[in-house]
This record gives sequence, structure tokens and C-alpha cells, in this order.
Amino acid sequence: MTTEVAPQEGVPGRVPDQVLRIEDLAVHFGGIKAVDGITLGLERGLISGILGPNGSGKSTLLGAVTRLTPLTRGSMHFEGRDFSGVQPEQVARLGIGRTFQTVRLLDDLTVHENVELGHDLIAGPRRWWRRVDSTERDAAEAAVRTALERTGLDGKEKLRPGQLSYGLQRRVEIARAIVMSPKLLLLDEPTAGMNRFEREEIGGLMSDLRSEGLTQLIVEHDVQMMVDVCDHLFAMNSGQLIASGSPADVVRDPAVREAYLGKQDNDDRDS
Ligand SMILES: Nc1ncnc2c1ncn2[C@@H]1O[C@H](COP(=O)(O)OP(=O)(O)OP(=O)(O)O)[C@@H](O)[C@H]1O
Repeated sequence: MTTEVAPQEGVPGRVPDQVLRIEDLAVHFGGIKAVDGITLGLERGLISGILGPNGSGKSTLLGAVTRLTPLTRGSMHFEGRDFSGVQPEQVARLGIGRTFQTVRLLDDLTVHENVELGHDLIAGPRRWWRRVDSTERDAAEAAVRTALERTGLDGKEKLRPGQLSYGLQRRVEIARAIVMSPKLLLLDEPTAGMNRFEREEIGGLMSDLRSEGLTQLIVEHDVQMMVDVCDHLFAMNSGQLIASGSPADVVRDPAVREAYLGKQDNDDRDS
């Protein structure tokens, strides 16, 4: 354990090995402090989650990490490299994959073609070379096949998104995000709009990806799922980090309960 890492940021007994490190990150929109001084680290191989009520800054934080949102201040290191200044299209090439709050698949393309797009997005010039070079073509095909298998989509590759359940469409998005073997996968509300069965399936997929060593960061409103799936939780409120630790500790934290879980408890009882 190094002294630079605050004790609440690690898992007890583990030597921190952080894929992503964020220091004093702030994103202000005029007078709105959407993110205001966040410092955190994501440990390699674990699933970390961000909890927080609506408007607490979770999506803005993901937007900053994917470089879609300009920073007001702070720094971000991925695998030890400062990437605060890179362009959004370079983020995927660094090894950060993501899915979005709403499903963004191309309806005219098959499942296979949608996943292939994720490969082409970061293969750069090689995607053109693939048309004439059989080695590149085979490598791309192997990557797509592996992504489809890892997400349990074998046999569905010729279907179009509209022929799939919502849960399966989410899987296609995850396949598209992992097709180039990212080192970090960001999942923005991956179970929004799903029934309990579909939510459990997605939770199972995340656990499978974790057992393959993929580091994941999830933003999600389903607290039970976060507790079940995550190794570590961060809680945000009003753009700030109000808790960080094991899921059990974070959901018991009085500040978290006041900011978020008290309301969520009531919501859960009502549903
Ligand atoms: N582009 C923007 N311009 C101005 N204000 C913004 C912008 N994006 C977000 N905000 C504001 O920043 C704050 C944080 O929003 P953000 O969407 O990050 O919260 P969130 O925790 O992801 O919420 P939700 O759970 O509802 O998705 C909110 O007050 C929001 O209105």
C-alpha cells in the first residue's frame, strides 16, 4: 500500500494498481458545478460503480473521462499516461470502451456488422487494409467472433437489432465496446429500462467479463444490482464524492442514505 492513496479508495489487503486515476477533476457549466473536485482511482480487474441521485454529476464525470466534456480543472491518467488533452476519438484507441445511456445501434445493419463497426472505429487505417489483406480480415473477423461469444450472442449475428429484445440489444452494445479488447469498460446505466430478469443477465455478463480480467466502471441507479455486482462503490452528490468503499459500507453511509438511498429505499418498497 502506498501512502499517496487514501485508505478508503482501495480494497483492504490489495496493493492498489490503478488503471484510471482522476485528480481534482472539475467540470463547470457556467455557474453549475456538475463535477467539482473529484479524486478517485479505479483498481485493475475490479468492477467499480458510481451511485448518486439525479443531477449529481455521474454522466458528466463519464463524459469527462471519454473526453466529450471539456474539463474546468484537474487531471486524468490512464495506465499512468495523462490523457486530459486527447480528442474523444482517441480515447477508444487508448483502451477505454463505453456504452451509452440509450441504446445506439444501427438498425439497418446486422448484429455482426454493428459489432464490426466498433472494431473499425479504432482500427484506423487498418480497416481499409482489411479489404485487401486476408490476415487483417481474419484478425478482424476473429475479434468480432470473440466479442460475440463473450457476450453470449452466438447464433444471433445475422439478426438486426430490431429483432432482438432490449436486453440483447444491450449485449450487442457491450460486444461493440469490447471488440478491441479495451482495458477499461465504462457502462452508463446498462440496465435502464430492463426487467429484473434482463438486469440479472447483464449483471452476470459483467461478472463474466470481470473474471476475464476486464476493469469496469458502471453508473447505475439500480442499487441492489450495484451492491451485487460491484467490488467498490463511489457515491456522488452535487458534483462531489461523498463516499468511497465496499458496497456494504457505502450503502450504510449516513451521507449516502440521506443524499440518495433513503429515497431509493422507498422507491424499492413501492415497486
Ligand atoms: N451540457 C450541460 N450544460 C449545462 N448543464 C449541464 C450540462 N450537462 C449536465 N448539466 C448539469 O450538470 C448537473 C449534473 O448532471 P449529470 O447529467 O452529470 O448528472 P447525473 O448524476 O448523471 O444525473 P442522471 O442520474 O439524471 O443521469 C445537472 O445539474 C445538470 O443539469
